[in-house]
Amino acid sequence: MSTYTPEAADAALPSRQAARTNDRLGLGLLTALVVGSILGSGIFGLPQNMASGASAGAILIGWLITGIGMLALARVYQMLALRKPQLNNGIYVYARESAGHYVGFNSAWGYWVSAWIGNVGYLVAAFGALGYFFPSFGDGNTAAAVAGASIVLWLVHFMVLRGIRGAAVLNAVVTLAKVLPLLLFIALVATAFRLETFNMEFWGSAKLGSTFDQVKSTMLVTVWVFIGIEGASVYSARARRREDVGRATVLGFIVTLVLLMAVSLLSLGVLQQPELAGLKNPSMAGVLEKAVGTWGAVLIYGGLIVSVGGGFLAWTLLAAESLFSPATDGVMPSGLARQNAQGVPANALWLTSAMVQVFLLVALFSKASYLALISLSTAMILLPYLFSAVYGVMLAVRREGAAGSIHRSDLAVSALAALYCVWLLYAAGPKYLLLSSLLYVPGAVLYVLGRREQRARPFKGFELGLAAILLLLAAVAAYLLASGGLSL
Ligand SMILES: NC(=[NH2+])NCCC[C@H](N)C(=O)O
Repeated sequence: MSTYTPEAADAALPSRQAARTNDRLGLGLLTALVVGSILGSGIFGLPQNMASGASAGAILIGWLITGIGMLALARVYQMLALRKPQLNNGIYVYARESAGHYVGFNSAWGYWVSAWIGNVGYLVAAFGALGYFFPSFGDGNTAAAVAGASIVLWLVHFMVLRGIRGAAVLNAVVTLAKVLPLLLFIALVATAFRLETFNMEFWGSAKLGSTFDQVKSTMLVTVWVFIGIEGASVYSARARRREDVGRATVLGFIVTLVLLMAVSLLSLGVLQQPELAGLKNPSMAGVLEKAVGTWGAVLIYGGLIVSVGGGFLAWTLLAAESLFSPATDGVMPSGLARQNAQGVPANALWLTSAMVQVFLLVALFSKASYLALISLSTAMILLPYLFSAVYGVMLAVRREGAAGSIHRSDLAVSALAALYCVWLLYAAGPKYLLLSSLLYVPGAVLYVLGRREQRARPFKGFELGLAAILLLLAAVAAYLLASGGLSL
């Protein structure tokens, strides 16, 4: 078992091999990659999701906070890509560098769980959209939908197993295909926009609660729609120029922010908040139907299915990759780093697909909705994001890799990003944090197995305390789930 070095990972990963033999990714393709992983299903449900607990005024504040916070996070990934060019697959490595193996493990684990739970959400969303044409699929979590989703899952699984290269190019094509209906939506809805509708009950009726609570209610949704912002950083080893990783991240952020804000805000001028809140998802369909008639809804359903199809493939690869680096670094069993003849991390892929299958069944039996799944996926990624920001703060404080005055802006940006992540943990609320602790704890088994292989003591010092706290939270969550005090 070798220890993790970027070179070893470079040599081992098929995508990276391809990156050295073929052309590496330039700015355009990298940006398409970021935009492609950010735009999945989220934007299609945005009008309803944002309006479900907030009025126009609160939604505007929500976007302001999100814009600043996500920009800070994007800048952290940009900065880390420049300051630490030798570290690839940041999500795992940045956390390990800031707080040791167990935290690094949990960051990778959390990212992995978030990736595949999100994929369960994608399948539910896609079949929910098909439900418009075939009623037996309902909201995407009926028996027929879960059966259909399972077939899609294993088709993609075996396709990837046979070696899917050029995922970035494919992603770029799909990205173009998904941006077009979005632009059309924006143009059409802009012409149907009425300022009186937008301004009506600008701060919301008493039923929605205080502005603060309204703003808070939008936070998890805005994070979900931005997940993928770290995409260029995960693929950093494939970039032609190191600076492009950061540029693509910030560029991708700007493009998607404009699209997301336009979709959510323009909708508020077509339907009033309570009407939006009552729409079925993907709510972009309901909005466009109101603006132009039935064909608008059909366009959006089609767009969603294309978008989610591309997203499902991209996130399957990301999920497998996020187990791979930690497995080569001895914090997960080395078996998870095993690659098949086509250079695909096959065991990691099997584990990922198996979990998607299990959770499709969980969604069926617990009637877990799309919204519950993406909330869980979002809650799981907050820790990995936080530790990337924390690592940024640490580098800036130690003045590593930066000279003189530069580190002060590094510090400001990373501190802002960290603050934003802490605020998100608060805004997520106890329910999803408890549920996510339940998903973090089982990871310890893989971690201990991985450390055993290395003959290393798994928990040292504060790691023991951390594991104990997680276990305690998970026990509380399990108890509440069993007693009905908590549900998906
Ligand atoms: N399968 C996933 N984990 N997807 C996460 C990315 C979510 C993406 N931002 C979206 O709006 O759809």
